[in-house]
Amino acid sequence: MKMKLCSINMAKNNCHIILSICFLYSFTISTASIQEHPSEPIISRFQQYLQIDTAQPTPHYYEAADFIISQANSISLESQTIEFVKGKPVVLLKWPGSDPSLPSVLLNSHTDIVPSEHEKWNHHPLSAYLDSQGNVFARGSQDMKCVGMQYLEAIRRLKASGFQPLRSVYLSFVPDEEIGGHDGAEKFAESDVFEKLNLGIVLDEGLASPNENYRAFYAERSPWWLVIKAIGAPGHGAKLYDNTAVENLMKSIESIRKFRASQFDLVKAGLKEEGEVVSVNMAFLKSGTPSPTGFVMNLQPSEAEAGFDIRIPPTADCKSLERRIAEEWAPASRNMTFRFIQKMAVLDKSGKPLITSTDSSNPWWNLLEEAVKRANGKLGKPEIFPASTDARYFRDQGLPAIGFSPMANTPILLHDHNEFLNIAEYLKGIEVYESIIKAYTSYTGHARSGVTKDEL
Ligand code: MET
Ligand SMILES: [Zn+2]
Ligand SMILES: [Zn+2]
Repeated sequence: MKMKLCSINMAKNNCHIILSICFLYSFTISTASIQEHPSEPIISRFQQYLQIDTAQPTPHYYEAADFIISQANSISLESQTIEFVKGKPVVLLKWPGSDPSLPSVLLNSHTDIVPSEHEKWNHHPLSAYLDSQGNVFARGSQDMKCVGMQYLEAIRRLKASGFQPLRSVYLSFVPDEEIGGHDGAEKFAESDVFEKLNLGIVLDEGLASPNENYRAFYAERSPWWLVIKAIGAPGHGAKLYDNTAVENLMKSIESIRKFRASQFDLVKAGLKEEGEVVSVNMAFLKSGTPSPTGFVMNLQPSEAEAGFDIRIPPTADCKSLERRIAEEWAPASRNMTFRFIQKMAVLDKSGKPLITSTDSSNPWWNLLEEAVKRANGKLGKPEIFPASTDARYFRDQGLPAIGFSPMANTPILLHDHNEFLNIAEYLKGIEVYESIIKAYTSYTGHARSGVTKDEL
C-alpha cells in the first residue's frame, strides 16, 4: 500500500511526507519511527533538492537557489547570488578559513538537469522515489544534484564536529551546464568575483563507477555539435538518379559510421580508454516532405540534414578532424554544407591541452587520493572524462580542476531513463567529501606551484 503511494506523482508538499513514509517502509524492519533513523533528514534534504524541477530547457533556477540558500543558512555559510545573465543565478557560498592568505578551495556543481521522458521511467523523475533497496530514483540523482548536496552535508558534519578550515571553502551552484555553461560557469570563471576568490583547486563532477573504485578525471573531451546538410534536385519517388539530397547525406553517414567504428574498435581492443578516442553519435536525422498522414512518399526531398554529437580528447589532432569534416563528411562537391551548434576549444588560449596534472607537481591529486583512502574508499587511475563538464572553464583559468563524483558500485545512468543513486553510496560519499575537505583546507603547502597550465 505504502509502496504504491510512492509511485504516484503528487504535489510537492505531500510528496515529502509520502516519501518519508517510503523511507520508513524501506529502512525500518518493524516499529522504529522515522525520526529514530539518523540518516532520515539527510535523505529527505537530498530528495527535496531532486524534486525541484531544474530540467532544461525551462529550469526553475530560483526555486533551486532558494533551497540552496536555506541550506546554507541552516549551517551558517555566507551566501550570495550572482546573476551574470538575467534569470540564471550562480549561488556562491563561503566557509571562511582561518588563514585567508592561503589559496582557497572551490566545490562546484551545476543546478540544471537534462530533461526526461517521464512516461518511460518506472518512477517519476522528479519524485525522488526511494525503493526498498534504498535506491533514490530521480533525474539529477547522479548528474549532479547528489554532489551539490554531498558538499553541503559534509560541511554540515565538519562544522558540527568543531572542525575549523585553514583555507576558505567556496561552493558554487551554477546554471546551464547541460547546454554548454556559457551563461553559467563560463561567465563565472571569467568574472572579477572569481578572480578575487584566490582559488587553488576546483572540484567538479565525475562519473559513477560500476565497480568498487571511485573515478577521478584530470581532463575531458570537448564537444563539437555538428550539423551536416545536403541538397539535391527533388524528383519522382520512382526515379533512380544521382545526387539526391538523401543519397548525398547517406554517403556522409556511411563515412562517419566507418570513422566511428574505427575509434570504437580501439576501445573494444583495449588499446584506448573511452576518453582517449573521438566519439561520434547521431543526434538527429531530418528529411522528407510532411503531409497530413506523415510524409509524402512519392517525392524525393530536396534537403536532408543530420546532427552529430562529437567529443574530442584534449590531445586529438583537431585540424585533421576539421579537414575530414570539410572533405569527407560534408564536401561541397556533394552539394553539402556544415555548421556547428557547439564547438568548444580543445586547447587553452595559449595553445596547450586543457589538462590538470596528476603527478607530483600537483599536490591536490595526491591529497585527494589519500583523503579517499582515509575514508575507506579506493580511487582508480586518472581518466579523461568522456563527456564534458564545467571544469573546462576552470582549467582555462589556469587552475587545477578534478572531476570527481563519489559513486562506486553504481551503474552509469546519467542522461538515461531511471537514473538512480543508492542511499548507502550517497552517505558514503558524504564521508569521502568530509575527508577531502579536511585534507584540502588543512594543506599548508605551496599548492599552485607546478600546476598551472603554463607548466604542464
Ligand atoms: C555541450 S556542454 C556539455 C553538456 C553535458 N555535460 C554533456 O557532456 O553532454
Ligand atoms: Zn553534469
Ligand atoms: Zn549531464
